[in-house]
Amino acid sequence: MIKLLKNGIVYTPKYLGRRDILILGEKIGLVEKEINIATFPLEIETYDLTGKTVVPGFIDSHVHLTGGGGEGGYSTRTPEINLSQLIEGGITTVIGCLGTDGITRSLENLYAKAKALDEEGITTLIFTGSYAVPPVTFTGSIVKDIVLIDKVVGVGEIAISDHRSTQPTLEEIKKIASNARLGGLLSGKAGIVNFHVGAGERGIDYLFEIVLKSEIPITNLYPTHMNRNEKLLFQGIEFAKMGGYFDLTTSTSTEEGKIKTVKFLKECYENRVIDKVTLTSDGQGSLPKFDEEGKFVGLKIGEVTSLFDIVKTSVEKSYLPLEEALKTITLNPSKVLKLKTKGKVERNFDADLVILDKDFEIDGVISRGNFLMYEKKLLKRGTFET
Ligand SMILES: CC(C)C[C@H](NC(=O)C[C@H](N)C(=O)O)C(=O)O
Ligand SMILES: [Zn+2]
Ligand SMILES: [Zn+2]
Repeated sequence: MIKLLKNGIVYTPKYLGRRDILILGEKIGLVEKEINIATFPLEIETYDLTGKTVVPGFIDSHVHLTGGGGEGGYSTRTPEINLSQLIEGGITTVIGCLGTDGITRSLENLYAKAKALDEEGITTLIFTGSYAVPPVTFTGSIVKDIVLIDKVVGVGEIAISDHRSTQPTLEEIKKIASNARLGGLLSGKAGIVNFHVGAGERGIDYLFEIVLKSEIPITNLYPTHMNRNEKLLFQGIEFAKMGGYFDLTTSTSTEEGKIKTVKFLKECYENRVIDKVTLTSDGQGSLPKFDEEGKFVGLKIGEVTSLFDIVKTSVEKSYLPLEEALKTITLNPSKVLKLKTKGKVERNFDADLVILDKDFEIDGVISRGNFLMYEKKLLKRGTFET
């Protein structure tokens, strides 16, 4: 099918202005000031997006697609995600992972859920492993998982500096990073290690050690939850100045948590590292609370809709311009994950687009050339969603 989106204000994420976009099948065919189809011999669906903004589809590279949690026992295992939640969040590419519970949650189930969402219309990849070291794998080898399993793009979320980690040694972390890198080289994939960074004193010390005392490039190391506290944020900015990417989690259990995250995003912009920062939602992951003795107090569930919400809030507060904030959920993650046809509104890129209305609310979602939401109406739901 050919679709023509007329008169939208386009951010590639760079501000481009009013443009017409021609969608050919699953790809963006043209982005031009004016596209005339009067003489086109084929049938074309035309949509007038006057007054609307068109941005790249959002990439969320850390979502517990099959649920997570469990830190408070069996009844605190969180539910798996539904397609409609991802569409409402404007997410057209999602990376699934396991977390604390790598026992009752399986990689096989994660893989099947990722395939299901693929069939239902969005683009999915997964991380092998979970919090624990040695990591759980499909094949017994991280390198084999990355080379032989189509959807495996890296390893994660490997926990460090956290009371729920397996207290891995630096040597163990180095081994994981080197295996991920080798797997990435042999498969042409990112081969990254997504590190879950807890509140522990050591922060990302291990990652600095690896960069300074091994041959492993910093771009294979991808720490998340770096907005957990100020110390981690400044380690992240340090890490970015050395060429690394780092990630802020957008799901928070409190309003002040949200205000802190948008302030930290502003900090990244002011420290001129925004091009090395991504946001991820930790959707369907648990947001557990522990008291000083480490006793479980309670947990909330991460929401994928927090991803764009943080971008929107930071722009509404004029902390950074839209084209800069948008990079963190489009262009930047596409670079971290080495997704060559994702993350931009540009000719020959995948036709993954989000349409925003005049209040910058998500109004439409197009994934691989198909509308999944139009004028705020969901056009698609998961197979068993009511
Ligand atoms: C960044 C904070 C707020 C949330 C973070 N979530 C996870 O790591 C995922 C969770 N443990 C799961 O496996 O579902 C945390 O627990 O520290
Ligand atoms: Zn985590
Ligand atoms: Zn997580």
